[in-house]
Amino acid sequence: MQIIRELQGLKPAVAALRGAGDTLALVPTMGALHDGHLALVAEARKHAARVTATIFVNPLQFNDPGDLARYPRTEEADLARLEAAGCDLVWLPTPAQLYPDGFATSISVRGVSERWEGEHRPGHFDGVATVVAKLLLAVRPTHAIFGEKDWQQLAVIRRVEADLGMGVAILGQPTVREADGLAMSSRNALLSPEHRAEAVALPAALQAAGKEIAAGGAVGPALERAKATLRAEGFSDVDYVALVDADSLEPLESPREPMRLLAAASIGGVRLIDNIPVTSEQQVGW
Ligand SMILES: Nc1ncnc2c1ncn2[C@@H]1O[C@H](COP(=O)(O)OP(=O)(O)OP(=O)(O)O)[C@@H](O)[C@H]1O
Ligand SMILES: CC(C)(CO)[C@@H](O)C(=O)[O-]
Ligand code: BAL
Repeated sequence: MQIIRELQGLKPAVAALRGAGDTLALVPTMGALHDGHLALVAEARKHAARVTATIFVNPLQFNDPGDLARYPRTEEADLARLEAAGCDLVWLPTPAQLYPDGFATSISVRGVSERWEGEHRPGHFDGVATVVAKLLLAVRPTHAIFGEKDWQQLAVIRRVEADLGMGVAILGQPTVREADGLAMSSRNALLSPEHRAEAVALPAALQAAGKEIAAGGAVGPALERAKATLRAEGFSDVDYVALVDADSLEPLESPREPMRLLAAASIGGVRLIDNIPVTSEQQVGW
């Protein structure tokens, strides 16, 4: 596996990898890799002859400086895991390479980015859209893979690609979960053992609300019950629990497919997000 740290090394390395027009998939990450990230690499390998990953903790998408400062960083272990997963090349840009002095461009996506994470993390999706466009334009992959755990992020990235036409197939990968149902996330490493045990209430509350709605229960009360359960189980701030149109991310007052239940809540000072699909003949699960 090639490790590229300098921008000028990237283009020749990618050109050599692609040889005579091979397909190339990009897996963008912020490091602190877990099995969810490795599932993205495995999926990438199914679609493309070559796989590149990036590790970059993007300062532009952090609205909270404390969140950026304590974001987990495990570079050595990350590189070993990417190599074992069959990644061909990893690029680790620095903020100065991606955002040199005078950098003044921001990609802002209307509509799909405005609610939920967009409302609770102002500027977050501008930072995501801008860095993803930069990574795609630098690597020029044929495919790029993102996790469904960040459902709204995936919708925002699909919009950017559709609007800017970068010629990249954007693929989504289902959420990989721990045995008890908690969605794998780099931020889980910041949870104390007690809060880690309590965090299972998040997927459990989504699952209970999904079952209720699928069985014909009223949406509003099901969402309120999920929020109350989260508070009772130790979550402090419950930013939202919402039933949304899976594509537009607009809230739904009554079920209409395709739909998704989204939630964001904090426990022990760690903010977690999760989401699940809801279908009418639901057996909600994973
Ligand atoms: N459990 C998971 N299953 C599938 N994909 C995931 C999972 N967790 C993260 N991803 C995807 O991996 C890519 C990189 O995500 P990132 O590096 O931010 O990790 P993360 O675990 O989401 O960290 P955090 O949520 O704490 O920022 C994103 O496309 C993200 O959606
Ligand atoms: C897509 C991404 C790598 C952009 O920084 C990040 O938001 C993430 O890891 O989900
Ligand atoms: N995994 C989404 C990136 C973020 O939380 O900033």
